[in-house]
Amino acid sequence: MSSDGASTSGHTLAVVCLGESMAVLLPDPPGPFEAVDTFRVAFGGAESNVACGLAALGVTSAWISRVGDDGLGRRLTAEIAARGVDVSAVTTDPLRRTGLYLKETGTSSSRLHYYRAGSAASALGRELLDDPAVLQLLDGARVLHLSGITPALSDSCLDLVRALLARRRPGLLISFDLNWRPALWLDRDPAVLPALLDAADLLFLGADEAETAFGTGDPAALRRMFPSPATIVVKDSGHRVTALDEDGTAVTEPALTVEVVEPTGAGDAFAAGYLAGTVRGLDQRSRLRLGHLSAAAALTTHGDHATPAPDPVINALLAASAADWAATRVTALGIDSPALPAVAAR
Ligand SMILES: Nc1ncnc2c1ncn2[C@@H]1O[C@H](COP(=O)(O)OP(=O)(O)OP(=O)(O)O)[C@@H](O)[C@H]1O
Ligand SMILES: O=C(O)C(=O)C[C@H](O)[C@H](O)CO
Repeated sequence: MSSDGASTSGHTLAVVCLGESMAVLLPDPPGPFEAVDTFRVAFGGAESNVACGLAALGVTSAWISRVGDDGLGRRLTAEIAARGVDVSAVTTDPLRRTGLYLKETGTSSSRLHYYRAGSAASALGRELLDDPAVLQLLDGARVLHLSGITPALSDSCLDLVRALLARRRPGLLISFDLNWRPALWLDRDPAVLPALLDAADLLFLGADEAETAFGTGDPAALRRMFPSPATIVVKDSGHRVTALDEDGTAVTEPALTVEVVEPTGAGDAFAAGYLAGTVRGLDQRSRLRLGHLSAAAALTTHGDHATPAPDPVINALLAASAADWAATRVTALGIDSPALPAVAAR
């Protein structure tokens, strides 16, 4: 796949992602905290994960946020930049720390323990839109990607999200992933969320999280609940994803068969793949397939970040028949598919 950026779109950048990233401590080796002696340091954050996933797919991306004036903030910013993401509008708060979370890993699920209250990013607010570096990125981008994590962080973050949705301009697609995080809403009111989601152009919802947050995971019911976005994408984890357009068209694509190593970040990787397909002008089915392929790579690695399959493998699978797609199997070792001449290394 060719790289997408100024040369093909006329924009300076394809996708801008805005939200908090944190240092992550991962038990090494993986296991419950009762037994852990050593933690490995990594970084994570839904929106920067999407930016990194896009860069890995050759799509120009930027991440906007704030970190503390501390080693973890400098390190995570440098690591995100090293993945090819523009961090020119990431600022440092001299008074507040970079957020942190611990990830307790299991074989099929992981639990995140947040230490982020009062973090540098949680103090972001609408004054961010006075920063010329931020405006330059927002005005040059084709897509702005946000998530439901940011309005959960603080009133000022909620206000920032409202301001971003209000300053929309023609030609900018606003993408919003629900990213339902109940632990962040314990002392806040999630009733603010539906209006934010309905103000987006492209909405990503997990069926399970939508069921918890809004009482239904049914794609048609969610389409009725959120009538304004041009497209809503409803992910039913390992089963299928359905994209419903405003003209009533619905396209469903089954998930790949994946031997899951660690699930965190699969939703972000899916969004990155789908957005990459969107900026490349792929049809709906191919966008969904690129989302599934990107998610499968994240599911078969530890940590939130994964290397996507090589371009020829991705292209062959985007073009595969429904039967070959259904027979494709992804493990940590590679991709086995009748659409490929041999098992492709991951
Ligand atoms: N068991 C599975 N087998 C195959 N694919 C899966 C499986 N679980 C998830 N996926 C893929 O990952 C995508 C995202 O899954 P899901 O919505 O459950 O993630 P999420 O909970 O949003 O993740 P996170 O918020 O941690 O990034 C799915 O649409 C699918 O492509
Ligand atoms: O949960 C959050 O707030 C995060 O951003 C941490 C993880 O990186 C994220 O949940 C993965 O989607």
